Amino acid sequence: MKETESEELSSASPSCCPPPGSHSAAFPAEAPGCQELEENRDMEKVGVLTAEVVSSCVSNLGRFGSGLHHLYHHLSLPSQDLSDVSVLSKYVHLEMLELPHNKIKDLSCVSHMPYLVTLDASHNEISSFFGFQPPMNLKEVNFSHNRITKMEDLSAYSSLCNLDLDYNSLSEITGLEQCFKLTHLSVAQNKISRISGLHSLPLTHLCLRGNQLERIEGLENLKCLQVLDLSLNRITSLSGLLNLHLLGSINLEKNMISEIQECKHIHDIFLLRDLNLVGNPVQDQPDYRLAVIFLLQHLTVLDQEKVTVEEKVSSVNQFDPPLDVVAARDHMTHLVYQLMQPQVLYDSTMPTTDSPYPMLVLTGPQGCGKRELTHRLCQELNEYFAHGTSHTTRGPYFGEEDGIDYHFVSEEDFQNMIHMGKFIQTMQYGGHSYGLSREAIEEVAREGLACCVHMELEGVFSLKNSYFEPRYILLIPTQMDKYMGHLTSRDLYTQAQIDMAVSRVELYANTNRQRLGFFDNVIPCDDWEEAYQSLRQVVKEYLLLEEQEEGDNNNRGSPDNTSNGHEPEEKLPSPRAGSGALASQSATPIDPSDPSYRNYFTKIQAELSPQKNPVELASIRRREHLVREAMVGKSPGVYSQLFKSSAQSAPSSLQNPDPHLNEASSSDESRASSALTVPGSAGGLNDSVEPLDISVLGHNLETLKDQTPEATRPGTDLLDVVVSPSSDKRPGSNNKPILPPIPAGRKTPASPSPATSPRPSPHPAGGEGGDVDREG
Ligand SMILES: Nc1ncnc2c1ncn2[C@@H]1O[C@H](COP(=O)(O)OP(=O)(O)OP(=O)(O)O)[C@@H](O)[C@H]1O
Repeated sequence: MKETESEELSSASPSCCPPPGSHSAAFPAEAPGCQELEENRDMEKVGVLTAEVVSSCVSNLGRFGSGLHHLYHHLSLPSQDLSDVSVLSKYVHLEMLELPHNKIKDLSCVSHMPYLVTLDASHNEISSFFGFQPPMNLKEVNFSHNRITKMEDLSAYSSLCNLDLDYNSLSEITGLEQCFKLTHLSVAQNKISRISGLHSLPLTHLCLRGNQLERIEGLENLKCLQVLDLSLNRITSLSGLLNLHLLGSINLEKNMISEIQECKHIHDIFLLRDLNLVGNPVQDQPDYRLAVIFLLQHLTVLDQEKVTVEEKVSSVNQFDPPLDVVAARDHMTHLVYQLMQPQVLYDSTMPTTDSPYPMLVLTGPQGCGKRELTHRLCQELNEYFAHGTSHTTRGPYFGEEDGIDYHFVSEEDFQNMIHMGKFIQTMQYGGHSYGLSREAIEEVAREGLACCVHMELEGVFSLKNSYFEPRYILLIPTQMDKYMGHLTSRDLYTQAQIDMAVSRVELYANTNRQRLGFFDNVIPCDDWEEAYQSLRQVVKEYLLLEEQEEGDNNNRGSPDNTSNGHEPEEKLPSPRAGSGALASQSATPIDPSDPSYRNYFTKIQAELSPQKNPVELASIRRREHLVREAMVGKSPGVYSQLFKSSAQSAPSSLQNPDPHLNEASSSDESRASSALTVPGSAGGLNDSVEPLDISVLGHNLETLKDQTPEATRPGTDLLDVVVSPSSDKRPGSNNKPILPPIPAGRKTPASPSPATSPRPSPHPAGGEGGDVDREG
C-alpha cells in the first residue's frame, strides 16, 4: 500500500520527490525547485519558512481531486521563530495550518488556501484581523495571544464555528453578525467593557474571562448558550441571564457579586448545574453555600465543589423547612427549656400512661371561625371543656380581652417565657408569635376539665410531637368567595394577609389529603351555624353523650333491660359517622387488633364460661396480684402512689374494699375519662384497654366486680357509674367521661411549687384523701 502511494506521490511532484515511504515532503500545487530549496536554507536563520522545513512538518496524507493524487493536508510548525511564512502561499491544498508560538505578522498566504478548515496562529505578532481572503470552509480560527486591536466584518467567513481571540487588545465585539455557524467564541483577556455584537448567534460556548465587564448584558438572544465564562470581570449582578434556558455552566469567579439574592436571577435556569462564584464578596455572607444551593436546587457543582445530598437537604431544612421539621425544632426547643426547669408533676398528668389528658384542638386557616366555635363550644359544654388561652405578641383587636381571647404579651416577655420553658408549642404567624403555654392547659386541668384550643396547622404539627394526644378537628372553608368575603368584612386584614390566609387553605386541604388520619374530623365551615352543629355532634360522640342519651331512652323504654342479671355491655365504637366523610373514625369496622375488640371478646368469653369455684377465683386473684406488683415495681413510685391515692379519693359509690378493684376502677375511670383521646392511644370507655387484661387474668375485672356488694346493686356498676348520665357530673367529681381523675392530694400539695400551686377551684376534685406530694 505504501509503495503504491509513493508511486502516485512521485508522479504528482516530479521536481521534488520525497524518498519512497517518507513523510518529509509537502506537495504544493507547484513544488519549489532545488535551487529555491538552497535559498530557503540560507534564510532559515532569519525566520523565513522554507519549503524544506515545510516538507518535514506535514502530516495527514490524503487523496485529492480525482482521487489519483495524494497530498498532505496538515502542516504544523509550532515554536519555530518564524516571521515569514509567505512560502505557504504555494501550498494551496492545506486543510489545517498550525503556526503557534512564532513571530508571524502577516498571514496573507492563507488567501491561497481555499480548502483551509483550521487555522491556529496563536502566540504570534499578528495585528491585522483576518488579513487574508476568506477560505470558504474555514471553521476554526485561533488568533489568541496576538496584537489585534479591532474586530472587523467577518460576514464572508460564513463557515466559522470556533473563534478564539483571547489575549488581544480588543475593546469591542463586532463584525460577527453574519457568522451564522459560530458556536464557540472566546474573547478572554481583552479590554471589553460592554458585551455587544452577539445578536442572535448560535453560540453554545462564550468566554469573556478577564475583561472589564460590569454588567451582564447583550446575551438575551443567545438562546443556545450552554457554557458562559465571565470570570475575572467586575460584574456585580446576575441579571441579564434570564431566558438563557440552556445554560448549564456559569463561571463568575473573581467578580464583585455581593448579594445572595442575585441568584434569584438565575433561579429559573433549570439546566444550570455548575456555578462558580469563587472570589466574590458574596462568599462572605452567612450561610452562603447553603443559601445558594437552596436557591439553585439543580446545581451539582458550586464553586468547583460537588454539591452533596446532605447539603441539599440541609439547605431546604434551613430555608424552607417542611412543617414536620419546623414542628420538631419547636418541640425540641420547648422540651429542652422545660427540662432545664425544676421538674414537677402537672395537674394534667394522668394516673396511667395509657390515658392522656383530654384535649380538643380546632384548627383551620385564619378567620375560618375556629376561635368563635371554640368559645361557643366551651360555653355550651362548660361542664366538660374550658378554653386553653394562648399567648400572643400581637396587640388586641377591638373588643378582645386579655386572658380570654389571648394573653397579650410583649415580644420580650414571650421570648422570656420560651427560655423559661413555659410553652408547649409556639409559632410565628403574620409577623407575630403565638404560643400555648403549659400553664394554660394546667389551669383548665385544675378545674377538672378538658382543654379546648384553636391553632394554626404548624401548632398542630408541633403538638403532635408532644405527649399530649388531643383530638384534632379541621375546620375548612370550601367556598373561597365566601371565605374571602368574610375576611374582608372583618376589616382587620390587609390584602396581603387575606391572600396569605386564602393560600393556606390549600395547605390544610393537602395535609388532610396526604396524611390520612392526621385530623380526627373535618368540618366545612362556610356556614358557622352549620359548622357548630356538626362540631357539637362530633364532640358529643367523642364524649359518648349520644350513646348515653340513647341508652337512657332505651332504659326508659324497656326497664327490664338488665333484668337478666347481666351487666350492661360495654359499648363498642359507635358505628355512626360523626359528621362528613372524615367523621368515619367511629364508623370503621372493628379491627381485631383493636384493644376494644380484644376486650369485647374477653368479656363475651367470660360470660360464656362456667362460673369459677372459689378456689379458682382465689388462684386467679393471687396471680393477678403478683402481676400487678410486678407492674407497679416497674412504674415510677410517684405514679403508683397517685394511682392508689386516686382510688382512695374516688366517690364513695366507687369505693371497694378490694384494693385491686379500686385500682381497676381508677384505671377504668381514667380511661373512660379519656374519651377525647384518639383510639389506640388511650381510648374511651369502649376502649378500656386494661394493662392487666392478659389471658392469665382471664375475666379479672368481671370476676372482681362480682365480688363487690356494690356491683350487685343496680346502677352502681363500675362502668355504669363512670358513664351514667344520672351520675354526679360536677366538675371535678371524677365522674365525667372526659375528666382527668384528679388525685386527692392535688388541692393541698405537701410543698407546692409555683408551677403547680393550684388556684382555688370552685369545684373540689375527687373525694377527700390524703395529701400527695405532686413534685416530681
Ligand atoms: N398557640 C397557637 N399556636 C398556633 N397557632 C395559633 C395559636 N394561637 C392562635 N393561633 C392561630 O393563629 C392565627 C392568627 O390568630 P389571630 O387571633 O391573630 O387571628 P384572627 O384573625 O383572630 O384569626 P382567628 O379568628 O382564626 O383566630 C389563628 O389562626 C389562630 O388560631
